[in-house]
Amino acid sequence: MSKQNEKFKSGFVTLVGRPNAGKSTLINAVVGHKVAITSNTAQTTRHRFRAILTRDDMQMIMVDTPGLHKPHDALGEELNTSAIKALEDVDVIAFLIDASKPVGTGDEWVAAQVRAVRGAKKILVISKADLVDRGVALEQLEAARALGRWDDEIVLSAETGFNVDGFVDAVGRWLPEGPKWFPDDMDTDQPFEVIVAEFIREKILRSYRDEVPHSIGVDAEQIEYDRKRDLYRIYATVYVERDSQKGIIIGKGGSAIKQVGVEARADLEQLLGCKVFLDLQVKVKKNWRRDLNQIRRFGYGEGI
Ligand SMILES: Nc1nc2c(ncn2[C@@H]2O[C@H](COP(=O)(O)OP(=O)(O)OP(=O)(O)O)[C@@H](O)[C@H]2O)c(=O)[nH]1
Repeated sequence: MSKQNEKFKSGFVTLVGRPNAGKSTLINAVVGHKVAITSNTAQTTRHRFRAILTRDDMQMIMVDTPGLHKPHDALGEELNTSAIKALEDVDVIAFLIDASKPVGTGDEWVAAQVRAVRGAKKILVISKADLVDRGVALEQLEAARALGRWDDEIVLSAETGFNVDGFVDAVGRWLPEGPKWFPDDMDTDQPFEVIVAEFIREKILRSYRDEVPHSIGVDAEQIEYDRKRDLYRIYATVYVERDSQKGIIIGKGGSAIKQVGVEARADLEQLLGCKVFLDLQVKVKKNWRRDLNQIRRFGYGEGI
């Protein structure tokens, strides 16, 4: 083994924080392009998700978690269990706090979970620095420091790219020496169908307001590649809980779902680098959120 190989570092970093703290956006900024979905709706991230950054000197595997919060229903509980589990056996925990929101009980609750983890190095990250003055960001840092013992701290903006490299360097400082687990060109370990379904779900979260987004599940049940035409055919179903929601998702004369399809297709074509045919169906599955088996069937929570 060469000297360089001996010094190669690798390991896992888990990003935690309240819903909307900016975890998925930071992962996308680190990887350099979109691998995780983001939106203004809290709890956008439902899967434990891995994204990989490989440099000459290290490979960091980022584990995105659903935002931690006090659970209200079975889905909420499942998301929390999944997020807390992601804290075990990682090398580094990055705890994100939104610079633009006062440190509150939600952050304290997450901090308590982080404090309970032994072994991992802990980095305090003040996110969304572009939204506030420098002074406010530093005050926020000061307030967040009190929430635990931190091995490192950083103020950044995933949106503008400010200090994103600094974040990667900070993680690199705390990763142990280790092998390259994944090939250089691999940047996510999510199954293809999950990424496709997530891209569609993102468009729905962004297109509709109120209660509907929380009640949807997307299943990309059939994905075929037509080699001759260099075209993907994707058949996906959007599940809602109630008939009324089905009407909203579909829209007048199918106009709303059509718009979702157009936007999702554009994103998927960019992801896949070729033309995409997208077939979207909307079906009602009553109370799927309350039924744990159903949640697992949609691939949420543990066991991914
Ligand atoms: N201005 C600004 N907005 C940001 C930044 N990072 C994230 N956001 C926005 O904040 C919102 C939430 O970001 P996400 O990355 O989805 O947050 P998350 O922590 O993954 O959220 P959950 O999946 O709900 O846990 C989105 O609207 C982002 O565009 C940032 O650095 N600056």
